[in-house]
Amino acid sequence: MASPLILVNLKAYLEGMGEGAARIAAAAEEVGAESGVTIAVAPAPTDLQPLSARFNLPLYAQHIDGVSAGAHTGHVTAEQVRAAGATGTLINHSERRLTLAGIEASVAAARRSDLRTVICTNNEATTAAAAALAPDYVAIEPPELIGTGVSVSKADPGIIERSVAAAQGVNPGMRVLTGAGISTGECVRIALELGTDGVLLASGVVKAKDPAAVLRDLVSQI
Ligand SMILES: O=C(CO)COP(=O)(O)O
Repeated sequence: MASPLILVNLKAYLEGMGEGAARIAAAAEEVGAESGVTIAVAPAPTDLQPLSARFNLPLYAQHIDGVSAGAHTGHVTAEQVRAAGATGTLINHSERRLTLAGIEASVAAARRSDLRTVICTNNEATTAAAAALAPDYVAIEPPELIGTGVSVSKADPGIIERSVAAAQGVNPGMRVLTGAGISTGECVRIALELGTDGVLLASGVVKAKDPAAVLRDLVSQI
């Protein structure tokens, strides 16, 4: 049984940039090592290489464009983030939405660079559609709960259960994450009991005075 995944998205928060990103990566590396739970961090693109050079933990890009290396000014390519130390990428986060064709192109680009893929979705229908593209994970995050501190595990457990069923109905064994307002070990326990393989979160860790303490609580009921 693979370890559940706790994926901390630093977004574009000032608290999650530069030394703030390093502080969170250090905490994730420490708590991951002591607990045996896989804790990954998705920093800003500019922080991938500095974190990869200093810490030993899985790093995810927050987005990649569905293009290969070449004349693509301003794009974020799979090759760039892989070279900077990423081993995976979010795709279609609610704050960086893509078209269906764009999602497919980004998944294909990620595969060409051996990046693990997490397609973010907002309901059962988009979760089923994402599962058809066979990413490594789909991540169900109701946009209305993102950043509110109201945990999807408690506020809407039904969407988690229905999304797990929708994903695995299309692609048996599809691994599912859930996110929005996740901040405690209880939220994680409920998410796992509802059939997910882990959680995707941001503000509960990025805005915490003590990120390591929050991460220890997150893994405490696994
Ligand atoms: O968007 C999210 C993770 O990618 C969820 O954000 P919050 O954890 O801040 O609700």
